[in-house]
Amino acid sequence: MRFTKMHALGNNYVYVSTVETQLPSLHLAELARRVSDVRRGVGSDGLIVIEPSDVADVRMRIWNADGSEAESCGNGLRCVAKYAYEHGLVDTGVFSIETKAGVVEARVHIDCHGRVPSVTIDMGQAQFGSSAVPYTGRHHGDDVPVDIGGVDVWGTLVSVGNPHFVSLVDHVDDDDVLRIGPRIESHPDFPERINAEFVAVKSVSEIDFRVYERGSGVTYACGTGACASVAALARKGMVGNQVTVHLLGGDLDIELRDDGHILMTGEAVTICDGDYIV
Ligand SMILES: N[C@@H](CCC[C@H](N)C(=O)O)C(=O)O
Repeated sequence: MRFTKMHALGNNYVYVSTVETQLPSLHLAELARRVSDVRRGVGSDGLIVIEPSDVADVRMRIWNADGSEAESCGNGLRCVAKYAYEHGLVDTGVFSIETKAGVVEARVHIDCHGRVPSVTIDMGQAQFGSSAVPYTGRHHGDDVPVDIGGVDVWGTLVSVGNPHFVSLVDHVDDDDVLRIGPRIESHPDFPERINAEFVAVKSVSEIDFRVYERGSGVTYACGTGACASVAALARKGMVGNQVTVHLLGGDLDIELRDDGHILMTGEAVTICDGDYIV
């Protein structure tokens, strides 16, 4: 199976385009687990398949490293857009990508060599609160507590296609992410698990961000998580409508348009191409 490994701010996936290669006759969840394995596979945060779409210019499907399929992936969308443009799957710089959560619009930024170093994705509008994400707890509203070892950890529930629990902290702490992140991700109140974000506001236009991703654990960056966090903080009046998000792997620029659409701009990088022997 021909693949391309790409990353965006260090959030790396194995990308397979069914336009250019055949998928093995293996369950794709199993394939995702195998290619993601850092010792016996390629090593990645998951698997992304690029396919033709009936409703958009291309279609993206994403599996986390543990084989669970997610609805969307912000960093993945930027890499899919770069791949689609550079491989001639589309012939224009603005095009649509179908995800499990709906269709988004991509705008590639093209350098003087015809390559795409960065991409803007219109991620659509965020939805907030206990009815926006799979949640079986007894609280209502945007913010809910989850009981972690007898202590209530509060977070804002946000959907940007996939589910997020955004916790406000004084400063981001990688040990806390590792200690609390997995317990939020797999908390019984979230029957489909959840992505756990920890965010600290530095100013109205800058936040620090860490994530424990559903199905992949600590990653260097989460595009949907960054969008969800800025949307949640803007709703509370804590940030404005142009925010730089500092992630472990680098920065993302998030703009909130007046109509509520979230525009995410950041890098997309090709690492290598290869053949995976199934
Ligand atoms: N890294 C991604 C999100 C990938 C999916 C997520 N782990 C989920 O299960 O919802 C991003 O950049 O958005």
